[in-house]
Amino acid sequence: MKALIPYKKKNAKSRLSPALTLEEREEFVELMLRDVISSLKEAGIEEIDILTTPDNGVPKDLDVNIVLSEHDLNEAINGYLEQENEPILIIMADLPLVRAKHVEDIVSITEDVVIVPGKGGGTNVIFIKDPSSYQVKYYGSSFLNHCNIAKERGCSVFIYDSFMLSTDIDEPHDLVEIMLHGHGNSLEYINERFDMKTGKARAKINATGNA
Ligand SMILES: Nc1nc2c(ncn2[C@@H]2O[C@H](COP(=O)(O)OP(=O)(O)OP(=O)(O)O)[C@@H](O)[C@H]2O)c(=O)[nH]1
Ligand SMILES: C[C@H](OP(=O)(O)O)C(=O)O
Repeated sequence: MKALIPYKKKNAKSRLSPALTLEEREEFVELMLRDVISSLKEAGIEEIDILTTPDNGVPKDLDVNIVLSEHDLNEAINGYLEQENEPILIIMADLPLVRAKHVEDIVSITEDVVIVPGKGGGTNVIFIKDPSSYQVKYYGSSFLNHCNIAKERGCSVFIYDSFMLSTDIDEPHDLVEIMLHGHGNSLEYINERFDMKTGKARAKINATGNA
């Protein structure tokens, strides 16, 4: 099996603009990518493909394969899946809360397709046993799309329910989850820039202006 991480650095994470500048977002997305790769490696995943755009900026020190595509996310991934004949774990780069144990659990599940929902209807991880018989359809409520595609193709499905893996870092309020549950490069980066406001209400990030 292999892992595939779709990755776009240029103007990454535009929804985080209220909290981070363009330069910070481009730095931060790379640190989240590093944390995802560390957890995959710790789980014993040896082959990792990063699917990215030609202006990618994937750091040279990562022990990964770079696959380039100019197509949009769905077309790029579907083009990749068509060529593959071994199980593929597609994991997004904005999941810094992922740990090796999650990956080990997911790849040991026997159903044809394992889907890890993201909050609000996204798909944060999908493990596809037979990639040539499946297609992805991200954006919108991609979780429902992916369940329906599996059904249409007669694939059995397991929904992997995990708070940490449902937490993709899309919007400023997601950053507090890194402060609460994160580790590694992304936690260090966020702790340099924010502290946590708590009170009767839930925890929130608060810019410190230190970085
Ligand atoms: N190869 C490739 N990866 C992409 C592309 N767009 C997004 N991704 C990756 O797909 C995953 C989920 O993307 P989003 O959460 O929408 O990330 P984003 O596009 O940087 O964020 P927003 O600008 O806030 O929508 C992340 O791992 C991104 O790096 C793309 O056009 N090509
Ligand atoms: C790619 C997209 O990610 P989100 O917009 O939820 O971050 C999805 O999961 O369909």
